Amino acid sequence: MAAPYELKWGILATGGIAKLFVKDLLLDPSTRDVTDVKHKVVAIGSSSSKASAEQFIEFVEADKNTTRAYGSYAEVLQDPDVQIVYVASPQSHHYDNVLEALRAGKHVCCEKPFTINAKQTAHLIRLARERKLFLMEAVWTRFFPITREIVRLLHTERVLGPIQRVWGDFSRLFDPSPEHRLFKPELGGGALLDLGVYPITWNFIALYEQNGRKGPSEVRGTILKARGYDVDEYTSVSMVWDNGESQAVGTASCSLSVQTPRAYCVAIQGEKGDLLVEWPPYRPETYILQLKGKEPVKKTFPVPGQGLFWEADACARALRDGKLEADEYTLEESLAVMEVLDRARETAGYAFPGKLEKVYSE
Ligand SMILES: NC(=O)C1=CN([C@@H]2O[C@H](COP(=O)(O)OP(=O)(O)OC[C@H]3O[C@@H](n4cnc5c(N)ncnc54)[C@H](OP(=O)(O)O)[C@@H]3O)[C@@H](O)[C@H]2O)C=CC1
Ligand SMILES: O=C1OC[C@@H](O)[C@H](O)[C@H]1O
Repeated sequence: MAAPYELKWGILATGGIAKLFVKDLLLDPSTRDVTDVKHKVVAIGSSSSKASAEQFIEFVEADKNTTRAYGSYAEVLQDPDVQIVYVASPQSHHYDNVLEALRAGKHVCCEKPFTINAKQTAHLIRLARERKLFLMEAVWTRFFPITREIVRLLHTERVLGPIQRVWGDFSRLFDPSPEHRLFKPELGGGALLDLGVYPITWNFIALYEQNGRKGPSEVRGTILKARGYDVDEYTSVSMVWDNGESQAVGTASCSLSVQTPRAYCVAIQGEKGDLLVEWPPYRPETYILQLKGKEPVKKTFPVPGQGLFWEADACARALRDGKLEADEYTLEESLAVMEVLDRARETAGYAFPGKLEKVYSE
């Protein structure tokens, strides 16, 4: 058997998701039945201080002898050992951080949402293609075995027949705090870009393929700011998916002020029945297939860890195979998702502080 392909990672930021991601990178891949790729974390960068990167290494229990701690992102980008960079800063910083990484010649896996707006994403895609570097938006849900199975059922087996309607919600009650990034407009906070990305992702999983790999033809957003913070708090996005050959409607909602009912958080409805996904929409384990006239079938796919390793494995396989994007989630689809987020904000009359929306000339 061939030796597994090893991918060497540099990490930008030392916050919550970076900790979970690196812990997953450090797991032995055989615990998830993976033997063809493996990961090595070689550098951690903190924009705050070297001490913060050192504490991170301690916290995730990485090897102190082989993992370098840096007090800036630039040093990670200059480290010749780093092949790919994981960007885990707040979304307000993704555009700048990814641009710098690509300009330094590094492949990039960037946390969701890719950027603040679609023009920024389009710029990153152009640059990555120009420099022949791998680029991916880290929408981890896309890479779960359960998601691959749902994609197969919907689009290869076409168990639901033509899909007519999709509904998804991700709502979670957060205590409002001026200190939390979700309540800070200057960090791209609010429900839509943080939580809404997931029900929109489920709409894309169900409808993008059927719509000829194009985003929705109409998008409308409604937004309510309720607790005095200048970020979207209750948000709904309605989509029409009409390409002249197939028609469907989709809804994606999210909130920082109520919880999604726990029974299910995604419903995909077709002519032959429904497929429901149980909570949570970002880390799914169970679906229920209810075909018309048949008993419901419930299937669970336990996640052996946090589940962030599957997107990392996809990066490793793509690079091993000389690909510059992941088959499971292409850059064109990421861009189409960003266009939905833009359109939802535009139609709802909701904007971020002007400087977040910047787009550099090439
Ligand atoms: N896939 C998933 O399930 C999840 C994805 N996310 C996404 O990951 C990103 C980070 O989220 P999360 O880890 O929860 O955020 P945290 O607030 O926990 O951490 C963000 C980190 O970014 C760095 N940073 C750089 N500039 C700033 C700044 N101006 N203000 C605050 N932090 C800054 C800091 O690290 P340092 O000081 O070391 O540079 C900080 O620790 C977001 O884009 C979010 O949408 C978040 C949670 C889950
Ligand atoms: O991406 C995410 O998924 C899980 C949520 O709790 C978190 O706020 C969000 O950033």
